[in-house]
Amino acid sequence: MTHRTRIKICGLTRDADVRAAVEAGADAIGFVLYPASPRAISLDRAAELAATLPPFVTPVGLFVNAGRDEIEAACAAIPTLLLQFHGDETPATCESFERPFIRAARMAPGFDLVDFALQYASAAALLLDAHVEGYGGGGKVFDWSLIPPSVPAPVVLSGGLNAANVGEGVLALRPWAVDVSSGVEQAKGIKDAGLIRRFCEAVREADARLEDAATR
Ligand SMILES: O=C(O)c1ccccc1NCC(=O)[C@H](O)[C@H](O)COP(=O)(O)O
Repeated sequence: MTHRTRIKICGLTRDADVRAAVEAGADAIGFVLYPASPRAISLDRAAELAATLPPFVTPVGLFVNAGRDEIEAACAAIPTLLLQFHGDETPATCESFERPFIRAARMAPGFDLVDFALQYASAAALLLDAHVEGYGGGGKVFDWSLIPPSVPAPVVLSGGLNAANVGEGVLALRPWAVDVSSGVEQAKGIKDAGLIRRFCEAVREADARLEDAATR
């Protein structure tokens, strides 16, 4: 079976960057709806950008301990929105919106990812990120050896990825998807089309190497 690592590009704020990510082959586009982030955009702006996405490219709304009304407003404004909870949201809170969600896990020594995955068993995927100040978007790689051999959930590898290291991550961990923000930026929220392209190419090259190895 051909393995195709899905790609999420996060923290987009500009139309041209959304176009560049879609053209480079991104499967999901993340909009930061966390006001404290330097990449934050309004819900209206996220809805505008989401409306430009072609079929089969998923808008992802990123929240950190947001109020219920805020999340419900986002779901109403962007019906196809995939929710990403990146704060301290409980399983019950994540499940209460009755739509698919990604749950972020902030990886650190001693963190029990298997137990976390069992707690958030209804998550569509677990996004494994570094444990950084400000909850996320830190551009920091966590120790991948902290990931147990078997995680009972689709894994999105995240945290400090870029075109230079993502291939190694795909080959070593074979994640369901990868996610990047800082590694494809000129500045926070300002993406670089060339970096996006090279990131996606690196993922495709790693997938091809996995496919080649599997068919030998
Ligand atoms: O992107 C942000 O500014 C952000 C702020 C607060 C919580 C989460 C945030 N981003 C979530 C993401 O999914 C990022 O892509 C992920 O943290 C990886 O970021 P990076 O290490 O910069 O690639």
